[in-house]
Amino acid sequence: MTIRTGAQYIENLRKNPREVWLRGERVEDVTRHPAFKRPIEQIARLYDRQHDPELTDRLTRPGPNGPVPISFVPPRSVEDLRARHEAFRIVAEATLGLMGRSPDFLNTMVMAFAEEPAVFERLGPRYADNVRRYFEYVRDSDLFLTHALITPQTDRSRTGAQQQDPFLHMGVVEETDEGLIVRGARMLATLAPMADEMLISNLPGLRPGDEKHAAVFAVPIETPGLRLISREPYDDGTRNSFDHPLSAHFEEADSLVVFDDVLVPWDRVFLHGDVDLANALYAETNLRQHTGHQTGVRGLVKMQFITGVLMKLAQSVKIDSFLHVQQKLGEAIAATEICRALLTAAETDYETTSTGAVRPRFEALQTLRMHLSGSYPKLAETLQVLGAGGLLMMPSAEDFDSPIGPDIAKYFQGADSLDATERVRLYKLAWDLCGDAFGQRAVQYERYYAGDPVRLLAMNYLAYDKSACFSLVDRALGLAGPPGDAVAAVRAATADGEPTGVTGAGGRP
Ligand SMILES: Cc1cc2nc3c(=O)[nH]c(=O)nc-3n(C[C@H](O)[C@H](O)[C@H](O)COP(=O)(O)OP(=O)(O)OC[C@H]3O[C@@H](n4cnc5c(N)ncnc54)[C@H](O)[C@@H]3O)c2cc1C
Repeated sequence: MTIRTGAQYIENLRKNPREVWLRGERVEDVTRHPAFKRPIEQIARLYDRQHDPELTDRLTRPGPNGPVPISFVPPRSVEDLRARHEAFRIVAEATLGLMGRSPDFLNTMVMAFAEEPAVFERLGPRYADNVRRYFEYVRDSDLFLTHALITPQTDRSRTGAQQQDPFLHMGVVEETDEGLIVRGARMLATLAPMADEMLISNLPGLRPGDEKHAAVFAVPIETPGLRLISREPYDDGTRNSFDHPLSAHFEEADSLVVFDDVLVPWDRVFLHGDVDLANALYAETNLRQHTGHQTGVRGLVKMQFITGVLMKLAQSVKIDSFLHVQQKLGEAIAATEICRALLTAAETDYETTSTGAVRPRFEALQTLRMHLSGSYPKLAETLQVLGAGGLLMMPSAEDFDSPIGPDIAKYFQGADSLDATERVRLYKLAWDLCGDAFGQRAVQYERYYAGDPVRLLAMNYLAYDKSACFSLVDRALGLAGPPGDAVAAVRAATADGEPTGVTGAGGRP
């Protein structure tokens, strides 16, 4: 098997029925269900793009049995990093940056795992072998992975082991000859109903006592006992693409994942029972760099998109003639350009690993993650502010061809006789992006996709190499000298009648 087509991806979903629940009902076939059909088609298009003669050289590289997606290929030079950036950009632009968990995202994660076998070997050579074989399997089968890191929000003041039921948060109940038996839930796996495989790992933060919860493994979505409880869809398949241009195409179903005593075969286990190693994985494989590269490029595309909508909306009714609106648009452009600059910095200041592989610079990518979590929600709010009442006061697609059509054409025009259809189309797009439930999820996604921004920023403080900042402060502190000497120096200078350089409180020397 080599790169798949969209039809092959859909056929694989159809052939492998999974346990998906939506609104209290079991979904028989996700490929035919109206809530999942359109997003599946979007993912299928991404697979088809790999076969597009215009794009194939940019999206794929030769593999052992034929071309493989470039996201699986470990970078060895800055040129490789730029080529990966270009491939991530092509994928992200196809979904306007709105499908955060496109297949290339987790491809980078398994590639990062496979690049650092020594980390998994600490538990035993078979775990490193499992990682390598799994990586080759998903790469050569071009599979689509989802992942679930987060535990349900039952009681955040307690660890997984301290919850009332020790297997409410997913954990290993038993080790058997065949593998691990896993029970409990993980809170969130985006696009899980339409993925091929579920990758489980931990966010750093496990504590001693959490050994049963320290587990990294992968299973097919259709594994018996694996249950997906999908959230209420924003588009149930009935929305038209004039009134809801984004949600009618890019809905990303999120699911709670329940493991009902799921058997994870030993060859699919990459780590278990070791809290320290599970906590170390994020930093000690190159996963945080490689995933951050993909999410950063995708984030840049989404920022460009919302900035474009902001500017077009402002122009459509000429509010861009006002100074404060220009200032807001200038801020949006600056926030977007910061993303681009951070990506350039991450790629240009790349780091070389002990194995000779390269990875984008972590500090720049981490800054980008934190920047996106604050700046995207701010731009969505700016869109609400600039769109104001107009965002709500738009007619429906049906109104245009109805007896009130002439009213619509007249009263919904924009500046310079902008046609009502064009203006309404633009405002509908803006509302989907910043107001509708779909848009609110898109905001929540940027705020949280990389983890809790509060703890990310705190970790940034704790882990930062502070030496350059501190050496400047130390030089400044050294200027002061011992207090007695400083006072004596001023007294001596004053007694000599020389200027002291002090001009009073707050004065400048
Ligand atoms: C749209 C969307 C899609 C997502 N997709 C995925 C996915 O595909 N796979 C996946 O694994 N995850 C996914 N996530 C989950 C994401 O990783 C988490 O939302 C994120 O890590 C925050 O965790 P939480 O939601 O459990 O919030 P919590 O950790 O419960 O935090 C809630 C609030 O409490 C505070 N808080 C809680 N605990 C602490 C603490 N110990 N110290 C300080 N403050 C604390 C936080 O600051 C925050 O304000 C997705 C999230 C969203 C919103």
